[in-house]
This record gives sequence, structure tokens and C-alpha cells, in this order.
Amino acid sequence: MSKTGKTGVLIVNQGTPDSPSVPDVRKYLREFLMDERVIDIPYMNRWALVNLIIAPTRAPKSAKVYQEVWTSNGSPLKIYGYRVEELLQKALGKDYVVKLAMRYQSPSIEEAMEKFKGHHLSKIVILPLYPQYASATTGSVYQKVMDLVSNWQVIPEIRFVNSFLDHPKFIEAFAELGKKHMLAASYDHYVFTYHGLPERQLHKNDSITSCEHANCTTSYNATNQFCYRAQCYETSRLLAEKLGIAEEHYTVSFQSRLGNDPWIKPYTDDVIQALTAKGIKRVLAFAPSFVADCLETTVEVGREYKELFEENGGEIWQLVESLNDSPLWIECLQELVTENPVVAPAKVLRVA
Ligand SMILES: C=CC1=C(C)c2cc3[nH]c(cc4nc(cc5[nH]c(cc1n2)c(C)c5CCC(=O)O)C(CCC(=O)O)=C4C)c(C)c3C=C
Ligand SMILES: [Fe+2]
Ligand SMILES: [Fe+2]
Repeated sequence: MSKTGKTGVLIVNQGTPDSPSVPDVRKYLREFLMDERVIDIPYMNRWALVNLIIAPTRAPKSAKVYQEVWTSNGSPLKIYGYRVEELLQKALGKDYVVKLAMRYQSPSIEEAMEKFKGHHLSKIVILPLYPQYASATTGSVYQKVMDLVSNWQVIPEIRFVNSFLDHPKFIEAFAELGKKHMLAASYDHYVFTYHGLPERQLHKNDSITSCEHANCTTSYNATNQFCYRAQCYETSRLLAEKLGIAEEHYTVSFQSRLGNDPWIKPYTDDVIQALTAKGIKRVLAFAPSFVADCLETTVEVGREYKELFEENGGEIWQLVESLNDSPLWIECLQELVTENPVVAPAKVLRVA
């Protein structure tokens, strides 16, 4: 028997309710929003805000929207999660054990980590499925994993993948999906819309990063490497470059605001109004902070923003589908785990 054990790979996404019923959506929202990294205000204030205001009012509305995206196999986010688990396991082979977890609800990180027991792992790679780092997402996954393993008697080597906003395969995978739409129709503008964050959370990093934020739209370097906004602009620049989209033909924006505090700008709904006011008629929209289709892509970008665009005189608003289970995305994940480029079999044959 080999002296070295297998490597466990924990892929983690945001989470989704167990069903689209109001009680399950309320349970999901409560767990999610009581995370101190998501609503980063003192505990008692957060408790009151979540339990007395947000969960009761938002759950019935969100449940209706979840019912719209729900399939006979469940929520798209979870369906694609399991599909990616299966495909990545196949791609990595028998020296790896791949498990899917959701940061909130099920399968929980705890349940997934339990499944690693008995596999004699030497190492675990934690791979949060968020291209750009934010304390509310990647940071929260890290904290949950560290809390859990802190109780283990034997803690194996653990590697945390931080972000992949500029990974060549991530960019290529999204660009391939965009290219199909660009070949099938013509667009006069491109929008890269990202999940937003409260501005307050961006400024919490200011003592660690020296991002001036005014510059995070144009440069990405060691000083602003952990600025979520700078990362989103960098992903957009790389995608635009790959697709040959000139700077004046695209706009970066932020969606999915919650509450009345200021979130990072520009807001996608404001951008839509500004574009239609300029006479833009045909838009191709990318949502590159999500790696699988979910409520925030299919409904918010694909339907609600489309309606807003059309109400304001726009003609075509087309959402580029998410990476879901695309082969290049699986290659990207494989490279993130192994830290080696995937060599296509055809190329190996040609060299030989
Ligand atoms: C892509 C990265 C994400 C960041 C950053 C993020 C921050 C963040 N989100 C909320 C509040 C909500 N988000 C909701 C859904 C949701 N969020 C992400 C990802 C990020 N969130 C995903 C993938 C999803 C979709 C899940 C699905 O099941 O389809 C929701 C629930 C849905 C709704 O009621 O609209 C809320 C609420 C905050 C407050 C926040 C930053 C602090
Ligand atoms: Fe969110
Ligand atoms: Fe910044």
C-alpha cells in the first residue's frame, strides 16, 4: 500500500433552501444572514434585523422566485454542484476524493467533511466556488472549515484556494460561452454584472490592503489584491480582452443589493437606465461572480434586468449562461486542485 494517502477536495458553494417552501426559504435566509461575515453588525442588531424584519418579509417573496427556478431535481445551484462533484472526481481520478458542500443548509460543510473520514487522506484542498474573494463568501467558508477542524485530533495538511478571478481557464470558459452568443447575434454593448457587497465591507480591508478604491477600476496589483471590487474589474478586463471587446463597449456593475446601506457602485439597474438613455439597444450580459446558474443569474439578470432594459427602450438583453458543468470549467477546477496545467490528450499524442 502507498505511504501517501489520497487528497480530499471540498468544493463549496453558497447554499440554497432545501425546498422552495416559505418555511425552508426562511430557514435558509436565517442561517445565511445570521453569519457575522454576511451581515457584519453587532449580534443583537443582526438578530433583530434578520429575525424580525428580513426573514419574515423576504421569505415569501424569495420563495416565489425559488419556485420559478426549481426543477424536479431541486435547485439549479445544487444540481450543478453535484454534477461538478461527479465530473471533477472523474477528471482527478482515484487519488482524490471530491465532495460538495454548501456554506448554508445542505449538504453542510460538516457533513461533507465527515464523508472524508475512512479515506486515509493526507491532504485536503478547500475550494470555495467564488471566483473573487470576499469576506462574506470565501472568508466565511474558510472560517467554518477552520472552526470545524480545530476540534479534530489529527489535522492533515489543508490548502485553501483563495480566488481564481484571473485563472486563464476560468476566463476562457466564460469567454467560450460568450463567444457563442456573439457569433449568433450582434450586440452594441456588454455588461459584466457581479454580486454586490455593502461598501462598509470593502472599507474594512482598507488597513490591510492599500486600495484607494478610486483606482480599483483600472489596476489590479499586490496592493489591492484582496479588494473585491478591484478583482471584479480585473475579471472584466481579462474577459473583454479575450473577446476583443473595446473598453468603451463594456460596463462593470453590481447587483443583488439588500437593505438601505450603500453597496458598491455602479448598481446594475442604474447602468441599465444610463445605457438605454444613450440609445443602447442590444446588450449581452455576463454574470462572472457566479459559477452556476442560480436565482441571482437566471431570475435577477435573465428576467428582471431584461424587463427593466425593455421597459426603458432596449430591444435585446441576453444573459450568458453560467459555467455550470462546462468542460473548460472542470479543467479550471482540476488545475486549481493540482496546481498543474491540464494537458489535452490530443496534444500529448501529437508530441509523441
Ligand atoms: C457570488 C458571490 C456572492 C457574494 C459576494 C454574496 C454576498 C452577499 N449576499 C447577500 C444576500 C443574499 N444573497 C442571496 C443569494 C445568493 N448569493 C450568492 C452569492 C454571493 N453572495 C448566490 C450564489 C446566491 C443564490 C443562491 C441560490 O439558491 O440560487 C440571497 C438569497 C436569495 C434572495 O432572497 O435574493 C440573499 C438574501 C448579502 C447580504 C451579501 C454580502 C454581504
Ligand atoms: Fe448573495
Ligand atoms: Fe478597491
